[in-house]
Amino acid sequence: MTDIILATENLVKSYAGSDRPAINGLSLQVDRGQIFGLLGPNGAGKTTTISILCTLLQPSSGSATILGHDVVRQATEVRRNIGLVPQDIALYGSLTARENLRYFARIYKISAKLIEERINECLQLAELQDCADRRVSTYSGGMKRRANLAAGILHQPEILFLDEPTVGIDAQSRNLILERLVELNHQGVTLIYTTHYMEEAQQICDQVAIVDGGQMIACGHPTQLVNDSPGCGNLEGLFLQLTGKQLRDRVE
Ligand SMILES: Nc1ncnc2c1ncn2[C@@H]1O[C@H](COP(=O)(O)OP(=O)(O)OP(=O)(O)O)[C@@H](O)[C@H]1O
Repeated sequence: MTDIILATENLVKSYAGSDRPAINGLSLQVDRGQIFGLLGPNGAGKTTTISILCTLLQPSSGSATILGHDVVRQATEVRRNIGLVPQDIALYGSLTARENLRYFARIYKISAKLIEERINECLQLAELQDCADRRVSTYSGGMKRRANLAAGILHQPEILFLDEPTVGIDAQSRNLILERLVELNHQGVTLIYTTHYMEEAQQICDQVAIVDGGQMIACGHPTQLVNDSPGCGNLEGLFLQLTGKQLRDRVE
């Protein structure tokens, strides 16, 4: 029997002043223990969806629940169980990684007895223990992304949201982050993550949803989706087949 940990039903979000919804009737289900990839071209609605699920934005209509808690009415319960690794680095550059993590540990209300132990575990996971006392502003892009991950998992969330956690970094940091995500998943953490790297999604996801224009256009196991669409070869081929080759970054 499957255990649904996250569900959205007909989710819609319209930003004020925008002539079309950023998400438009999105219904998703994520099972406990999955690595779920939310894929889509620029502007498809991925960050908006994650922001609603993390209780940072309110939907215009529809509903979303996490562990049975409604993300609008029971936002406090939802926040207790989730972690977020946002697309923009959410760290103070003038503080060291250790100081940043101490700051987040207090926000998460981690007990004083456990704080240093937990910080050391997260620094080690991100392979930052040797530079933990350097200011984050001196870090490379890959180190900043790894520190961002450490901050998102400090409080041991059951569900971890990651918005493009490997964007713009070298192959070594990317590989380390992916390995760590798979390890966290093996320890029982459900992962919901966005990426533009299709080979990465094909490598680690149990399920992917491809969205475009705020609507779901395909959902399933990546290999199954590829096998069901002869001629596309891999997930990137399927993605281009479904979303088209027209550029999405033109100014409207
Ligand atoms: N605060 C906002 N106000 C108005 N429109 C917004 C706002 N945030 C996002 N949008 C619009 O909503 C749509 C979906 O944006 P969103 O950032 O969710 O897409 P995305 O799939 O995460 O894109 P990307 O891959 O570029 O990060 C886009 O058309 C975007 O311009």
